[in-house]
Amino acid sequence: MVTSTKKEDVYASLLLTDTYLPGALVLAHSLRDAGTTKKLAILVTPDTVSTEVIAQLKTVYDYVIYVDRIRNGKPANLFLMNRPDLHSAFTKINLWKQTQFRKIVYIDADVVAYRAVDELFDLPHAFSAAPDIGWPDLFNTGVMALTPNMGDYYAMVAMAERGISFDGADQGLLNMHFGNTYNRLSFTYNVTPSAHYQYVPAYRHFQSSINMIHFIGSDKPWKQGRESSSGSGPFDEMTGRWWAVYDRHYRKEAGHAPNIVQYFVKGEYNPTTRYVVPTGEPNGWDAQRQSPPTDSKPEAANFPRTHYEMSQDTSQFQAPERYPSPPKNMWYQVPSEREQPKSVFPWENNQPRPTRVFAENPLAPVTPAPKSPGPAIRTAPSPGGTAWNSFSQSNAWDEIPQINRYVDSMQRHRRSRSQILAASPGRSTSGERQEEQTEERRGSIKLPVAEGVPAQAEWDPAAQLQKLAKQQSEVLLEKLGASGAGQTQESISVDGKEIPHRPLPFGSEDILAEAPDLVSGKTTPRTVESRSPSVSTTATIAVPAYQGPGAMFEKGEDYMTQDTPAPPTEEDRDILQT
Ligand SMILES: O=c1ccn([C@@H]2O[C@H](COP(=O)(O)OP(=O)(O)O[C@H]3O[C@H](CO)[C@@H](O)[C@H](O)[C@H]3O)[C@@H](O)[C@H]2O)c(=O)[nH]1
Ligand SMILES: [Mn+2]
Repeated sequence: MVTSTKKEDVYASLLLTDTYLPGALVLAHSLRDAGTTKKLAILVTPDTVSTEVIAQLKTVYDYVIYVDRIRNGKPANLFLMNRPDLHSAFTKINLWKQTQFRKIVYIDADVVAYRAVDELFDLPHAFSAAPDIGWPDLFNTGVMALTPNMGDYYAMVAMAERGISFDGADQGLLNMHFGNTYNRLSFTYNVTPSAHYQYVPAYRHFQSSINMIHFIGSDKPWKQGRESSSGSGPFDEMTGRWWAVYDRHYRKEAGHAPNIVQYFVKGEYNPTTRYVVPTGEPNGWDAQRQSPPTDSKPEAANFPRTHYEMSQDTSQFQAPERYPSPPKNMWYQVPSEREQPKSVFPWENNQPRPTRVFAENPLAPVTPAPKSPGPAIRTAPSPGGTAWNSFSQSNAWDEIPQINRYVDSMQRHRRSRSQILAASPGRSTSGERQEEQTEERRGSIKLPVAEGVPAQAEWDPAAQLQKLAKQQSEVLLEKLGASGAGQTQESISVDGKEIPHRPLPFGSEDILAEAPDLVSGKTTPRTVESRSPSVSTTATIAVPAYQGPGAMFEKGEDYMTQDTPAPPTEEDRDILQT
């Protein structure tokens, strides 16, 4: 058995923003006042229309239908007609989706009806519209009689998604979709008054047959205010008809005008009576002046919908009695082996052999550079030899003639000034030998012999440096260790510089850093007891950051010879401030 479901006919309008509320209300009242037998529906985009405005719509419209906004993602054409505000006019396409209705007579919110046009529901055509005054071969989309169907709907949604519309809005899209297949209605169904041009004789001739007036363009009656149409021309007459309906239902003096409607009508809103947010409370509540009433409902109680359109399960979420506690044994397992990242480029697998080699285990960070009188020339280390052997053991001036000449000239100058350096008693024989050698090279100059300096032949610089480094590190560690063990006020001297005793900064007592072994160059954590009198945890000696003048020294530039106390670091300041 087939049940015949008789579908309803309905007038429909559209509200995309609160600002068109007066228009939508006046349209509905104009149809009702004219005695329509049809129901009134309005499509509303709930994301851009407030709940208070929706509440107002519900006082006049039988159906408030929530629809998704269809925006034009390519709104460039809208700027051609100076109407960027129509970015969401494509939303009108949703009319074709309302297949619960047999026929829809759609009317823009900026239309006022002189009479109920119920005869439009009897048209046999699937789509009817009236000519547009700007280009009469096209139809205006402010008044349309249509039969909802998903075929047209999907075709037009596809166009909207691609931004296909010559004016960037619905009128351009609908005219492109229907072309000249539409049933052309009389202009009397969609008369568009203009303040700039009016065919006055035609207006007078057809005046009595006008069905609906449509205030196209951005100047709507409620945006202009009632003073703007006080003349006697056709435009003022037609605008006056809009105000007549408005005043019948919303005039201030009538006493029952809701503030919210007046709020969107220019010149109607009286600032001495504040706009009151309707809360469902009998006396209203002025949120700007009063705290909320104690028995007021939460805001969510006013939501137009409590679930999404596509939700299968429309029941409300119920929170469980209690949530389980989070696990307490959560930690990140550091991977034991460091994975080599996969190679990306071909040359990563096919690397050429290096042609330049550097010392494998440079001691530079901990060992002061050997203080030879001239700049040392570094060469690649010989395999199996100590690190010291990687340094050339000759002086640059022995090999560079320019330096040699310069030293000679200096010595000559000195000699001429003083010859008193002749013989000095008590110098060692080894010193004598050394000086002789020097004399051989430098000419006849006699220099005083330094005490306790071994002869060149007995001197193995590599072995001596190795020994010195070992001694230095042992002395340093011994001192640091000893002072930590309770000799609180003994200061340490490294390289002739005194390291004064200071308590470690608060909070740093537990820090364990890696100190490189001064001799082997290997990194070994060394713990030394903290010198802070109150705390006796272990701390580690950090490697000094300062490593000598470096490149600046070699370039002969100025460098700091004295330590300046460094300003506190970010970290220090964090600790100091807490
Ligand atoms: O901020 C807005 C803008 C538009 N609308 C709704 O969208 C309709 C169309 O906008 P409207 O300002 O009336 O456009 P018109 O000035 O009439 O411009 C013409 O061009 C539009 C875009 O193509 C068509 O929608 C109109 O039917 C056509 O008359 C309005 O009536 C309202 O229903 C709003 O609710 N809020
Ligand atoms: Mn319009």
